[in-house]
Amino acid sequence: MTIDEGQHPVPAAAAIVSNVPDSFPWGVLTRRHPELIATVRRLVPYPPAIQESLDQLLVTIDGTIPPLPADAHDRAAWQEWAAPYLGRGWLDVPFLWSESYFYRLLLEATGYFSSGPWAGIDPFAPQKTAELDTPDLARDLGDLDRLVTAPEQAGLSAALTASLWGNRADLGFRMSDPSAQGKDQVDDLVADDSAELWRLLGAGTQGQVHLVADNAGRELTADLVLIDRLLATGRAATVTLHLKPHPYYVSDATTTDLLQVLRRLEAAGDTAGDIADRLGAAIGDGRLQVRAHAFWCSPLSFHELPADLATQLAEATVVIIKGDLNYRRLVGDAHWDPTTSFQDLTSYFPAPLAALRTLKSDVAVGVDPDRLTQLEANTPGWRTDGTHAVIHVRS
Ligand SMILES: O=P(O)(O)OC[C@@]1(O)O[C@H](CO)[C@@H](O)[C@@H]1O
Repeated sequence: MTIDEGQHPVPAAAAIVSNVPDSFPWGVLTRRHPELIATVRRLVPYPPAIQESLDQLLVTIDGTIPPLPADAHDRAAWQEWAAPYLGRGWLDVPFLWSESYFYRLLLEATGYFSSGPWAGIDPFAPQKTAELDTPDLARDLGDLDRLVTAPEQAGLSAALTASLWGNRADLGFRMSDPSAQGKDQVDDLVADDSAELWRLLGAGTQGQVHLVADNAGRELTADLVLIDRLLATGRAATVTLHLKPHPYYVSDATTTDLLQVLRRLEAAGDTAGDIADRLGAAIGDGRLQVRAHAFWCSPLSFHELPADLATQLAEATVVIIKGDLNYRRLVGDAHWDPTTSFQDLTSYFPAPLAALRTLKSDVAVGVDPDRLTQLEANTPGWRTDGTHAVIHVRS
């Protein structure tokens, strides 16, 4: 992959593919995806025709990459994106692309885009819903009173930290490493530019904040608390929340998931209920806008932002970008030297940005050389086991 943005040329790096046995992407394609199909069938009682389609998908992912059916509504777009890869082995094409296409085929198999009775039924809904009932989430909600009554900057910083670590609550990640949630998070961030974020969003800024969401459930709950704090403190006059237009990467948040989290907050009452009321009012009067551009479910990196979305983002005081996949799409899913400058790699992005990511895949950039030496020596799994995190800001 070569990403050369003219003014800020950056080194080239090879795109990550999945054909190295026992590598992280190899595990995702050969283990996580079949497991995911099994989980979906266990949790949703699909009829024989859909079961057969899921069987077929299992066969397909052991073979070569097929086209979408001729009548798929988005066939033309995928034909273009898939042109270099159709008929090749899944493990031999860019990991970013193959994962995205797998999720598209899974929705096809379950009839999500059909005109039949399974249209619009989220195959991942049972997993997402279950997360709203966990003791972890109940504990998060119980802590909200302290967060809301804390001095302004302390409350904002706590909300930012919760939003960052909420990204550990990614269901796809937990499926492939069930012990991950039990591993301790390393609070000493691999990179922490949060001071720069708070400079961009200083007291009384009344900025226009965009938040590109990642997972539903616990992560989205924390993101909504952060949004509430930004609006309530006047750091943001408006927030635009970018959700997925349809289910994706197991637990990615859609508008349905947003409404479910708001209902969960409302049901919890007290401070959580007040937050739900304020956010509902903000949606009602336009201070919190919800958008779901088709690009967010495409297999493309953010270097290929469509013009309409780039124009929307360009108006932002800061764009907060959540999660591991968005980070891969932001810097390029490639074998970067981890000390490559995050600022240089993201200089093409149309607005100041803050990336909040727990590390759950091989990509690493913006790491201080001394810290890198220490990480490689002491914690070999730091790139993928979800225990480490970064807050990278480019102003
Ligand atoms: O984007 P998220 O929810 O933080 O993480 C998505 C994820 O689980 O999926 C990919 C591998 O399947 C990795 O990027 C990451 O581990």
